[in-house]
Amino acid sequence: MALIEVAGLTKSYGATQAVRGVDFEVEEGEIFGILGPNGAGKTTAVECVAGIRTPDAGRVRVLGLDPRTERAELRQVLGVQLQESRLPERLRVGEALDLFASFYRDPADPGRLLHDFHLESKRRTAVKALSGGQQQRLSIALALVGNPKVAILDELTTGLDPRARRDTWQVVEQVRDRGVTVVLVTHFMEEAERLCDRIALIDQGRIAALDTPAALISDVSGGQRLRFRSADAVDRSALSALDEVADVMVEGRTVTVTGRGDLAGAVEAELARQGVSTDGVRTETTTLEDAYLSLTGRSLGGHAETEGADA
Ligand SMILES: Nc1ncnc2c1ncn2[C@@H]1O[C@H](COP(=O)(O)OP(=O)(O)OP(=O)(O)O)[C@@H](O)[C@H]1O
Repeated sequence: MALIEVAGLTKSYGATQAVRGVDFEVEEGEIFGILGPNGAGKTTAVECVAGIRTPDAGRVRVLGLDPRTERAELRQVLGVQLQESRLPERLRVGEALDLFASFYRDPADPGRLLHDFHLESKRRTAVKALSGGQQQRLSIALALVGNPKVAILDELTTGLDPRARRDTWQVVEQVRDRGVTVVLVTHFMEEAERLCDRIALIDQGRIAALDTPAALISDVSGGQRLRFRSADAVDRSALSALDEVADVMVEGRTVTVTGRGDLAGAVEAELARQGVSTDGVRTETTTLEDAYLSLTGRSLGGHAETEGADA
């Protein structure tokens, strides 16, 4: 069942067309990723879903509710953790959870959330004194305090170091395991690949592709990439003719082969038949970055970012 339905969503800021006719549906129980570089229109799209912005055109429904006209009802079923959500700095962690819980008809137990998000010892700590990873865990806990059916998490690991980022990924998986449907906005391809059941690749306000991570990678790049060096002449057309092979590139002595299935087995057998010796056939992993580049001609960028606070 689709919990979120978005059709023909369009939103401009003056002359900037941030979202240009976006369609997607989010199914119950999945982690749905919206992946694209900075400025692609991700935040604008989810802010329209959350009823924070009014679309210029298009239809949005969240559990059947129209975010424009049924915002109060929507708040009871949708948890939102948006970029740069600022809390008063002197507010303590426990107070923040109690305050947010008071907004909801059927809130979660704040003590239980503190326990689940490893913040019990920080109950009396001011929000401003938390590390980056702790602040992110608190912001996810606050998005869940209303016991929502759907949670929108926007760029939740930006600014975290790799360890804090991995810890946060575990938390997101726990959220899904509680039965909450998650919309995850990110520009980190590792994050999307690791967490998401399906991903919309967004480029300049449009969806370039929407599928499972495995299908996106396999459809676009052929799925697997092998590389070897050889001083012998390779019969390229015989390699290309193999069922498993999608493409063969030869640059000097380096040969790169993309394809599917038992690609390594098929290529090594063919090289043996040709009597070609190599320095060893290496399998390289193709990624969502390859898929994004091949679809849009642009890089996702940002995946080397490691600055920021500790966990
Ligand atoms: N309030 C605003 N006023 C004017 N332009 C805006 C506003 N918010 C976003 N934009 C522009 O709309 C485009 C899409 O921005 P948006 O924030 O939705 O993208 P994004 O993919 O979420 O990127 P980021 O991760 O950097 O937030 C960008 O060109 C941005 O500069």
